[in-house]
Amino acid sequence: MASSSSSSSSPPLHLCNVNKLAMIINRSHALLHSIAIVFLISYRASFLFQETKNRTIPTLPWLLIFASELLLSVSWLLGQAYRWRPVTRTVFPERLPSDDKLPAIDVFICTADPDREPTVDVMNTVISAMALDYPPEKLHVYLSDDGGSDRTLHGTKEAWKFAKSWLPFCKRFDIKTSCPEVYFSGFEDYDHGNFSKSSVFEAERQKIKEKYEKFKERIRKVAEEHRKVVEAGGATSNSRDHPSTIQVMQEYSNEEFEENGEVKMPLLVYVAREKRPSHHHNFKAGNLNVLLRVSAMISNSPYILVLDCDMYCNDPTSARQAMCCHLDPHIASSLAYVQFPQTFRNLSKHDIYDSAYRSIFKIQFHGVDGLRGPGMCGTNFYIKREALLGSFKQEAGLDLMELKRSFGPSNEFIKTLRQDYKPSFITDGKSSSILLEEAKILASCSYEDQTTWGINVGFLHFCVMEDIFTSFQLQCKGWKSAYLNPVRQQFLGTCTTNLGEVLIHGSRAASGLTQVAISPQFCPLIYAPPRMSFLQSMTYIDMAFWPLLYSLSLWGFAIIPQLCLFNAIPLYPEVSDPYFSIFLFIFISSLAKNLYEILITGGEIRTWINERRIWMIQSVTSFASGSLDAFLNMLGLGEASFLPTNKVSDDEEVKRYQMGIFDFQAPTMFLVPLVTIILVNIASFLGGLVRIMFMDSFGDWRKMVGQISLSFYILMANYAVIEGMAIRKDKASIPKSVTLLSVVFSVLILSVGSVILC
Ligand SMILES: O=c1ccn([C@@H]2O[C@H](COP(=O)(O)OP(=O)(O)O[C@H]3O[C@H](CO)[C@@H](O)[C@H](O)[C@H]3O)[C@@H](O)[C@H]2O)c(=O)[nH]1
Ligand SMILES: [Mn+2]
Repeated sequence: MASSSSSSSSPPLHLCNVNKLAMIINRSHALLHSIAIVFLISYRASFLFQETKNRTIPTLPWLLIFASELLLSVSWLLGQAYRWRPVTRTVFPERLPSDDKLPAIDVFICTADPDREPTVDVMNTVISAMALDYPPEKLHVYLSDDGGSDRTLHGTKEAWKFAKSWLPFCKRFDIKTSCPEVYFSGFEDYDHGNFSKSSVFEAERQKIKEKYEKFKERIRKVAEEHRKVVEAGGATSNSRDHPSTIQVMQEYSNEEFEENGEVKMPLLVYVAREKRPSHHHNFKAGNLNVLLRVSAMISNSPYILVLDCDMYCNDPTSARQAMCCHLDPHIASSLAYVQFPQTFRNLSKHDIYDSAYRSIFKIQFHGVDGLRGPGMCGTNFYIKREALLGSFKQEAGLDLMELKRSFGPSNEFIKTLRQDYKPSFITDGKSSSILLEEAKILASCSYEDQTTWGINVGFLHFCVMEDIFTSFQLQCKGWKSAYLNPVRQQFLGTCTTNLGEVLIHGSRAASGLTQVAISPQFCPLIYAPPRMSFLQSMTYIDMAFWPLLYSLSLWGFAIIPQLCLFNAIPLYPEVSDPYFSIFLFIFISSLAKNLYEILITGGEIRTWINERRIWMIQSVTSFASGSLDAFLNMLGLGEASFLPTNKVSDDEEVKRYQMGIFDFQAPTMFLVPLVTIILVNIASFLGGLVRIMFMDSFGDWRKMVGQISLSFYILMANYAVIEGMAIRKDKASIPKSVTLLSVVFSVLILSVGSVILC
């Protein structure tokens, strides 16, 4: 049962337990459900074998609904790979070797825009990373500022100064909540038992709290000055056109560092890569690749923790936990990264937008961890530098020209790839200025020209979902990964709290994934099976195709049966027909399995209702538009974009999210299809009812029960949309203009659709 059994000499650093009960339940359910699907397929297909003249129902709608059912079934089938062998890992950090034997870690934090990503929050992430429970001389924190903003540089210096008081305070009083903002916000319990009542502690706490307030004040002042300059039309730093800047914060500490030998601080480095309008910067992947090169000059640690700027460390122990996997001799050699889940500090208990990605982190990742490990999710992972860059032994006599073609012209950088390379930056004052100069060259925008950075080396920028695509490639090369999901949340970020952002975000993901799905080169259908196990290939096929599968099938379910209901064409068997129970079984079985998974992972019935609803909404809006976008990009008619999500929230908006009220202040291009679908369903549902009650034109109402119920279910599940359209009058309800436009579209669909289909 345990994959890393204890060797005779030492107890294991980590255990991997298969969740047997879940495995049995999942497999039995999958068997039952697939039998029902086979019946469904035979029912649909048999119609097509009837002679055309005997068919009472037009063929086109039948084919379309059959296609929708097939697509959704395929998606269900692919999803079973995640449920085949779920595992949970346990780690034993107390069994790690002593501190002097631990490997060094570089922390990479990316930020891109101080307007959308407030400096105080970014600095909280930086400070919490510096406070990780790890030997400080082996911890190096890099903040990469893609915006090249003076505000961020100033904030970094302030963060460094504040950290000099904060780190010793955390250490002395054993403070687990090492992110100052959260610690002082008072929501957190004081988790340092013995000290909580001592007066020394109280005095220290007060002192440090004042320092924190001053720190925030100084950052706010700079932001204020910046705003004034902008308002006066003055020039500020240009986020798209600036030279590279690298500043090592240790320089600012020397006096104090020497005077107080005890306060050892991790290195903090500010990096802003060069950006020019003439060069594509490849978004976050480009940003991370610059950090890979710059950090190689300075610390070149064998392990790297990647963090989004809003993901602070909520517990200082994650580094040691990750090392339990990376140093476990049973898995270490092929282990590329250890992924922690994304968790969020501002989640509402209603979470109407499923901002928690519950199913991914509570079900799917445990499932793929039982295969060969989860994909990366952009943040919260400890990755081995070697997995991204490779490494070689000196005697291997590799061709230098060959290496330069991959890694670019820097000899200094290529030296760092050697297994016996020893970084000299920190120990040797003389070499450090030369290395810093080299680092600036490595951060220039043209450094990657004519190299394979982003294509074969580092974080890959084939699509904006750099995380999934990079891990896909790593796993194709044979690397494995591990998933750690401890009880205490290790990292906490800010989730999106309004429908508009959620849809833009979903659309970006859908576009990136579909780009992989339809790429002739990397389509997982062809690319994955020869390179990985069957089940793991299934998970990658699912990941790339879900936007297409969901959007096509849900558009089908949302309008085809309705158009037919409107025109009195039955698409489902009569209630008395045994095949009716097959349809009913599939419907109930999938909903019930979903509910079961939610309940056993700590969710509630409300979670289930919310998740079903946002899934439907996203499928017909953002997933559809994102997939379409990918096709347009392929035809050269569009361009990928990665605008950082907004992490500044407006109070009213947060209140609505916390209360579980939909905020429909979203782009019209998303709202119109959604409202149109709802209107089509209302029209056909009412039309269908009226016909049944007043006209006997159906002959037999029992033939229409399936369609009427489907429309009823869609309307009930999406009552929030109806409410937003017809009942609510507040600022965040659906604008009248959207409703009007949607009326036009729904009339068009009903009339044109009826002509074509029936
Ligand atoms: O040109 C860019 C754009 C973004 N970022 C940074 O990338 C991170 C993620 O951006 P965000 O806007 O928060 O995107 P999300 O959609 O929340 O990101 C999710 O999806 C991304 C794409 O798959 C992953 O990279 C992220 O880790 C994952 O949290 C942030 O720290 C940004 O500052 C850059 O460094 N450069
Ligand atoms: Mn984010």
